[in-house]
Amino acid sequence: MTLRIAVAGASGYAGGEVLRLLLNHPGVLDGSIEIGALTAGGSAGTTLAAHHPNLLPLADRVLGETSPETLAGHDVVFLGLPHGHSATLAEQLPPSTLIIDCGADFRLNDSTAWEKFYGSPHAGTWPYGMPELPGARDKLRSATRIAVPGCYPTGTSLALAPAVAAGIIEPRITIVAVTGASGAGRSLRTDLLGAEVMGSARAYGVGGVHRHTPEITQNLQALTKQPVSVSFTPILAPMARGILATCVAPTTATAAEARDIYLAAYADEPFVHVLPEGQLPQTSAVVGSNAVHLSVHVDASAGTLVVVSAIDNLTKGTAGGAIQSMNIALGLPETAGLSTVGLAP
Ligand SMILES: NC(=O)C1=CN([C@@H]2O[C@H](COP(=O)(O)OP(=O)(O)OC[C@H]3O[C@@H](n4cnc5c(N)ncnc54)[C@H](OP(=O)(O)O)[C@@H]3O)[C@@H](O)[C@H]2O)C=CC1
Ligand SMILES: CC(=O)N[C@@H](CCC(=O)OP(=O)(O)O)C(=O)O
Repeated sequence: MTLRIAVAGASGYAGGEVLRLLLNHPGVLDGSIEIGALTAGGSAGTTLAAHHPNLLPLADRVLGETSPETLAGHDVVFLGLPHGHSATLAEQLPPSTLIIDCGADFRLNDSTAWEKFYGSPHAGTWPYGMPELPGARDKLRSATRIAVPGCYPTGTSLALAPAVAAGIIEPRITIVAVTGASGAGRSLRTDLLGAEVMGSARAYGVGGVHRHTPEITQNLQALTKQPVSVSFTPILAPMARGILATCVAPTTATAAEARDIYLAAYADEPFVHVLPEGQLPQTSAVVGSNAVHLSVHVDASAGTLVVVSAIDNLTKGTAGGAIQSMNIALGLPETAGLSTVGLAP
């Protein structure tokens, strides 16, 4: 049987990255997976090449309107749309269709947190596409609806989960994370003009207001009975892709104890890699790959655990996590179509 996959939001960064990865997926290469409808908003009617000239095998595909009609008849539908579109589309597609939403609509459990940070009614909660979190794989195995995590929550939750679960930190956590501009999508915004981004770095969403704060907190709170607090500061840096996060929390553990906990927690994870001592994560090492690079440190004079993580926001932080979750839901090898080899320098 051939599985048909549609991608809504194919002209965007998330949709384009889903397609880039699918083009190297063994199912697409052997013909058991077919790339079906590609849709967009205002770009409907244009070719994919106009938006993603890198995706040569699909260059001549014409983008359709994003509607239940164009997305019907597919076994898997990826949604790479702005927040707020997923619920209406999902309601009009069969319950058996595997819908994988790169947007935020179904990530949070708590309606109050959703309304506070997104300012709209809460659509609900779907199984969360971060397989490395305890219990997540079981929920993904039978899922037909999957909420793909945000990019910052991916790099930071995986950097902190082992420490929170093992109880080696006081979960009063400070995160400062640098991102590339593709994290903001490709819609026209004056603050994302080349002249504004190049040669400068700036913080934004400071003071507990960034909408990924409740998502990171939710992921970590599920691992401990102690109340978790997260102070999260994002920084926009002059690069296209990548997130480098520095995560800090009080600890009395030694560096060796902390490192052993991380090595054990991720020993069997294909994508999460604790770097050898003395090596530090850098975004260029993970760009284009589904890898998460971590380094684990204890600052003995400050009494803090410091974990540094690097991911590609579009790969592990969106489309790679989405394909990894799809593989699990479809019973395919989890790593199919996903690489741990980054594009450096
Ligand atoms: N960029 C990232 O690193 C990450 C993104 N995400 C999430 O993925 C989703 C897509 O983000 P991203 O790809 O960056 O955004 P982009 O702005 O790059 O792409 C948005 C896509 O949605 C389409 N679209 C916009 N408005 C509508 C509409 N009203 N109806 C139908 N289609 C529409 C656009 O089509 P058109 O060209 O026609 O406007 C485009 O294909 C978002 O929910 C985002 O939060 C999640 C994690 C990380
Ligand atoms: C640079 C930049 O603006 N980055 C985005 C990250 C968005 C993201 O990861 O996705 P979701 O919107 O799906 O949560 C931001 O900070 O909002």
